[in-house]
Amino acid sequence: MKRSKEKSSPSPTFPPLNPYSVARWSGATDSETEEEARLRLQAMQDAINVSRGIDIMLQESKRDMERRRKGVKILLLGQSESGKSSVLKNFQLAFAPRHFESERPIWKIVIQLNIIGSIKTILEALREEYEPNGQVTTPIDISPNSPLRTLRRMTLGLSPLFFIETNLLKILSPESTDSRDMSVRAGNGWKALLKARRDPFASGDHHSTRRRSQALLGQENDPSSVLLGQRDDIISLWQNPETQEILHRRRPLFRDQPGFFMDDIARIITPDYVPTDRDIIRARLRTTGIEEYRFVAENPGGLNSDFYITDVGGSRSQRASWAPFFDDVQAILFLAPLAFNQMLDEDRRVNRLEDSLWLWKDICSNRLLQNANLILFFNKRDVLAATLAAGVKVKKFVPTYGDLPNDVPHVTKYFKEKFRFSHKRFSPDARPFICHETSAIDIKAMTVLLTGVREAILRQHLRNGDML
Ligand SMILES: Nc1nc2c(ncn2[C@@H]2O[C@H](COP(=O)(O)OP(=O)(O)OP(=O)(O)O)[C@@H](O)[C@H]2O)c(=O)[nH]1
Ligand SMILES: [Mg+2]
Repeated sequence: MKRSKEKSSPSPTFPPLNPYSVARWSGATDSETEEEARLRLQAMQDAINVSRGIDIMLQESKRDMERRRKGVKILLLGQSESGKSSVLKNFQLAFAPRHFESERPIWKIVIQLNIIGSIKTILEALREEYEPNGQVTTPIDISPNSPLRTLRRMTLGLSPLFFIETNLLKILSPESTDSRDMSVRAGNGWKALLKARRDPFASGDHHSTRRRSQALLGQENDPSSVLLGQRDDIISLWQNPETQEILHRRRPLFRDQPGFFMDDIARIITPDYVPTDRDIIRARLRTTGIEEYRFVAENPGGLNSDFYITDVGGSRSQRASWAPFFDDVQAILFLAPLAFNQMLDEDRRVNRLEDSLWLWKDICSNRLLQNANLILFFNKRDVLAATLAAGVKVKKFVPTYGDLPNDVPHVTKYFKEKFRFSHKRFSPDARPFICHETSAIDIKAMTVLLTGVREAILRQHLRNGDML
């Protein structure tokens, strides 16, 4: 039967019931005094305001969810120290410069902690040299001009620094006891501490950056003045040829450690030091947990849709928490440094490159990610170049490399083929193999690359109709 478009008979209409205008709904009683009525109406008005507030919040969160649904989701994956957070910083520098700027004072503190960590490593190496096998020499047995006496004097002078380090870690990174292994838990950590404060020094000049880091910490926990007080000693300790020789022998990889700033201490330990962009990218802070950053589109709609980048902790114990983020993601940026001569921190028996390849296989074969774009970054190209230039032979660590030339193009090509093979063999459906050789500390090159990568992901997203 065909349905009539017109209503067959008008239904009876009633005036809308306003509960507050009717005595029995409003809670008014016959015996109500004027004051009681005023209070009752006030309570009603408060309830209406709360309800409106909730409505607005719900609408906003619905709008946010809709924007998020239409936005591009990018996940940064890779083992610990592969450079995920460094790539994120490059994204922020390129696409959220104001946010990047607002975090400059925080990075100053991280850089100072990185320096304190390096000083500890130097003092440990010297102690091993001058007091081998943990023997402790009593002061009376130490001759006046001996290096051990100098070491004792310096350790004493620097001890307030280690006290501040302990305090700082309690505030910023309660789960770490050593700045060489400090991490911040994503989401509720120290950045929130700073952001929660209203910033009285927002002008962005150098003095304000200094005052802001002091405002965050309080004078007693700010390492700046102790570092300044010990500046000459720290510089002469570092520049001493004997220190260099001992470190070369006892800590051969010291210079290659992330967060290495010792060559820059004369520049950094100054009253008005403000970290440069490059310092910030080079600062080391381990990620624990998972954090999503939203990059708001300048021109919502077109190609400029919002995008969301999720940064994760890469150590083995962190990897189980990645999976819940897989089903909603358009692109994975997978970081794989060609660190053929290094071992994982969390398991010194496992070669880093081998671990990256296993992880890559897992990601390629994961069915939840079968529609995601996989983009591989062979990161730390500069480190690879320096390692090869120092004469380290790939063959020694990867026997199958054989007698191929020990240079960057051949080494990269060799490992690229391994990653390409796994990608083809383990992807559930065929998809293009995309890879780039990167150095996350090369900001200019990264900006160009990330702009292109972002655009390619957005275009793909548009083609797939995900934004509709
Ligand atoms: N020389 C050099 N250093 C890099 C490069 N990429 C990252 N780094 C440094 O390596 C260290 C580790 O980088 P992160 O970005 O913190 O590593 P991550 O993958 O986030 O590590 P987790 O948070 O532990 O998972 C930092 O000190 C970076 O500055 C690079 O291409 N070259
Ligand atoms: Mg990280």
